[in-house]
Amino acid sequence: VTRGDTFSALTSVARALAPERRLLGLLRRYLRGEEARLRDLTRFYDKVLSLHEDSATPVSNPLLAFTLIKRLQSDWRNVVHSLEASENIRALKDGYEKVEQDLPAFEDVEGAARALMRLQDVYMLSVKGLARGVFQRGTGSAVTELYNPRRLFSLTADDCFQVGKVAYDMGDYYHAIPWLEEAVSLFRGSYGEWNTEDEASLEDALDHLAFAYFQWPRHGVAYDMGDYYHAIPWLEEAVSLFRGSYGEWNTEDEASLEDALDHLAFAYFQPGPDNKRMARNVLKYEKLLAESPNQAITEAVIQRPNVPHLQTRDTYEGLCQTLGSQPTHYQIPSLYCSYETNSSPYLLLQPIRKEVIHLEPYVVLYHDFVSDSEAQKIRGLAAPWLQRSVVASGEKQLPVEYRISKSAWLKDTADPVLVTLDHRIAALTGLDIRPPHAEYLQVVNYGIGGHYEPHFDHATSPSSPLYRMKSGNRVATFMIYLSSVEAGGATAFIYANFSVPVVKNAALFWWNLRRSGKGDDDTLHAGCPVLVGDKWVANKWIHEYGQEFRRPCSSSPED
Ligand SMILES: O=C(O)CCC(=O)C(=O)O
Ligand SMILES: [Fe+2]
Repeated sequence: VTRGDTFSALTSVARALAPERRLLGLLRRYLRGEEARLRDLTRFYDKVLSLHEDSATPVSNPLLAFTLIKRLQSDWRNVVHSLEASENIRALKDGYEKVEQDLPAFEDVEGAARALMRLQDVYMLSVKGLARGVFQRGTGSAVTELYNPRRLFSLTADDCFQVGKVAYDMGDYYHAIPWLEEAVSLFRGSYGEWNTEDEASLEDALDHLAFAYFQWPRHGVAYDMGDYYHAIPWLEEAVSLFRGSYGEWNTEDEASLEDALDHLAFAYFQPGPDNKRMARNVLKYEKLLAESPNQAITEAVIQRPNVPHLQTRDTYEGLCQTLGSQPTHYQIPSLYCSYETNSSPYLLLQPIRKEVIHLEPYVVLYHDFVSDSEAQKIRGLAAPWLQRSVVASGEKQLPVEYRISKSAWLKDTADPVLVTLDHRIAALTGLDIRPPHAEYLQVVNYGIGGHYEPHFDHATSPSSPLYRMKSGNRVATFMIYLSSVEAGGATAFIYANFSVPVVKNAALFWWNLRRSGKGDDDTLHAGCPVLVGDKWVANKWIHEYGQEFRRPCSSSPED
């Protein structure tokens, strides 16, 4: 694993447990050492104290007199100048330095924080809920539990601050605000306590929050209230109430959410000029005002920033939120289940349960296409070779935020199980998948909130690297689910408007091209973010050449 790329596959995340175990060992040794040292100091303290507490004159006894002199001349010096404490801390630091190169980098914190925000968006999770360790959608009475963790694991104020800070540093105040608000509320709850591991405090969180609020489109309100200390909690409450009924407007109301946020932002800036950071931010604030004096309200709605490459986002997210369950589809008779033999002698012996999921585009799910042990074997073969997944961008291949996973290509020669698998795919689809008519098997492991936003598997540009194989475009996709997940990670077909849940050991098949060879736009699909779990899939992409007699082409674009 290269540093900074831990978050993009769950196997890499799991590997980060090892250095933490080493750090735990180091800290335990340090604590043992310090406990022994303190025990010894306490013994010395108690011994001397008891001599002083003795009622008899301590110096009349020459033995006692001697030890008093000796203690003051040497014992105390030895105690005070003891090197034990620094030796203990030295050992801890040396040990840490040895582990350091194996630790995640800041890019990992960023990647993991972005993942939390992605889950928050796609599954409409409440940040408050996430901080408490529950995965629920919506607020108030309309709460849906998307996943029930067996053990509740909550976040600290500093955890929330760091998530908010990642967004803040990217200028993403939409996400920064709720996470910083959560940090503020948690820091408030434990005010006065300090944890060694924390990077931030209540003041830091308020400071960032104030600036983030200020960045939102705002009314140019001249605001004079005086008592900011008391104004803040009331304004915060108003903000939270306005948020709860956002979009509704009461005629009798004088103010709106924007007003409350605006006043709050200003109020936050007022406390003590003794806070240097705060003072610096006030300067920044004044400078911004000077640069755009008439920054009047343009758009007063708190909106998620638009992601240009994802116009279909609402449909996509809706399909992800169903977690792949399609209650209606069992009512359509043309969608059926059967045992597929495809008149292959191979499959006659071991037919595979086929579920037709959709007709146009034609998408089928083959249940129990692989066994548990085959799936495990394939994951194991790929694990050492996993690298950050890339996507074709012009002629290049690049890692991108919209595809978070690691993948590896497995040749048939890597293991006999892959040969068996190819035979099974060929028998089931009736297609020629011997190289170069199909690509090697691509094994994918998703990361924290790992996903693959809507895309086509086939090339949509003639310069695509996919054509390097000289065997045409990707005519079909055969995708095997090599694991289950606890929640999320469904495969969503955006225009066709359905999603398939992760069914362990099943394989999903669809045609990417129409018979004319033209790309089928209705195959636009995505891997939804994994909410909880370790998702693995394997792709076998089958190319046009070699299938001429197996899937005859047609000149009609409709076919
Ligand atoms: O993981 C999924 O559900 C979809 C993956 C996918 O579309 C791909 O790898 O091309
Ligand atoms: Fe795909």
